[in-house]
Amino acid sequence: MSDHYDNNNWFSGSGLSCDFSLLFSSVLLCSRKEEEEEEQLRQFRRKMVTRTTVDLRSDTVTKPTESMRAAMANAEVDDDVLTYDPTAFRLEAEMAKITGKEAALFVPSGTMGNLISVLVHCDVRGSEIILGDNSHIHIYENGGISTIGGVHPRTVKNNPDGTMDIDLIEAAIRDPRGELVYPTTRLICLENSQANCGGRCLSVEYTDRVGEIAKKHGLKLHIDGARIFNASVALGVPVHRLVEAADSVSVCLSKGLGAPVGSVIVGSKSFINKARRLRKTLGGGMRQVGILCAAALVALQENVAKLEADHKKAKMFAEGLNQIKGLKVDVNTVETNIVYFDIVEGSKIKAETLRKNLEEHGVLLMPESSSRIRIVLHHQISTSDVQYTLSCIQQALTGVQVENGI
Ligand SMILES: Cc1ncc(COP(=O)(O)O)c(C=O)c1O
Ligand SMILES: C[C@@H](O)[C@H](N)C(=O)O
Repeated sequence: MSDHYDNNNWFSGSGLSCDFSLLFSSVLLCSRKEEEEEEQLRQFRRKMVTRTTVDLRSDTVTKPTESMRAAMANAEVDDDVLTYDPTAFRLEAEMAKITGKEAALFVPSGTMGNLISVLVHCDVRGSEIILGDNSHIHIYENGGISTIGGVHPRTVKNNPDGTMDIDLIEAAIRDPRGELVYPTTRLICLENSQANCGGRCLSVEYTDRVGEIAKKHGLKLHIDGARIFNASVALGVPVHRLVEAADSVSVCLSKGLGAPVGSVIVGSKSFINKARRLRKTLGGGMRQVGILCAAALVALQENVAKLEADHKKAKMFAEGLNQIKGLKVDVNTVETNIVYFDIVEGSKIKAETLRKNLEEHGVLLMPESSSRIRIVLHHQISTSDVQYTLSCIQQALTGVQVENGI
């Protein structure tokens, strides 16, 4: 310890100087303030943990169940790049069987599943795909098919029911005689259920019809089947029949099925072989991936049966919203687990205000615009959560302060 005090040292031989005692008491004060802040933070966290959050932002928000965590902990694994992870193998075999396709491949996300599928079908420069103007591939995947794959999108308007008019699809196919100036159409993409149209289901008849158009013109058909299990349950049509006309399908396990991570793409053996190589190119080849696939297998076993209840909760939500003055939702369009509702003209509240108000009451949802809100039901939302949320929305609208004095 130094034997004198100066401005740079803390102690002097004669003991604490008066400056130091000042310093010491301010340090004490700071540390007490920090302690108080830490205690407040601890209390806030305790409150947040005890107050269950009703998370309606998406069906991507579910937490892995105890059975999933146990399966992950005990998963049999191996290096899925050098050899084959046995649990990934089991999942892929199961998904190929469910979808009626020759082979399957586990991928980290639905976005990568769609990207790989498009790039396998469109492996020649100057390729073009026909897809919905309100499709996930076109809106929410960073234009990856173009920025990474050099593939040109040709959009056709999505109808409110999620379909694209068959004649408009056919009209969008490039005439090969114009190949000097036209891109070459190689693929048609559908999305079932169609998320941005409110989780609407494409019928098997419609899908087969589009498949016939694709075949007639020598094209392939890809289905973004992020929620294909929801569509299958809502329509009462087995998944394999719903996707029969497709050459490839990307199926999300991390949405309504509740797996923590991952999607699976399915198709012919030769398609999946090419997809496996592209997955590696994109950095999606993972090592002991069985840890993730084990949870996905549990999701398939446990959660497909819960989808119908999700759809019923969505319907219940929509019917309840319709009882609230100032809100509008077409209950007949609620076919699966997604509900869009509108704040009607003249209501003094904006979607963002409602979102903030609900967040303060432990309810999370995502505004689509200043007057339109989306909620997505999943197996970790109970019917009492639905009722609680409806009462919070009711209270927010009736007790609403007039915004900006208008
Ligand atoms: C219809 C649809 N397709 C694809 C995706 C992409 O899935 P991921 O978020 O796993 O990339 C999503 C949502 O995320 C989706 O809603
Ligand atoms: C927003 C979108 O990417 C996501 N698939 C969802 O539905 O929440």
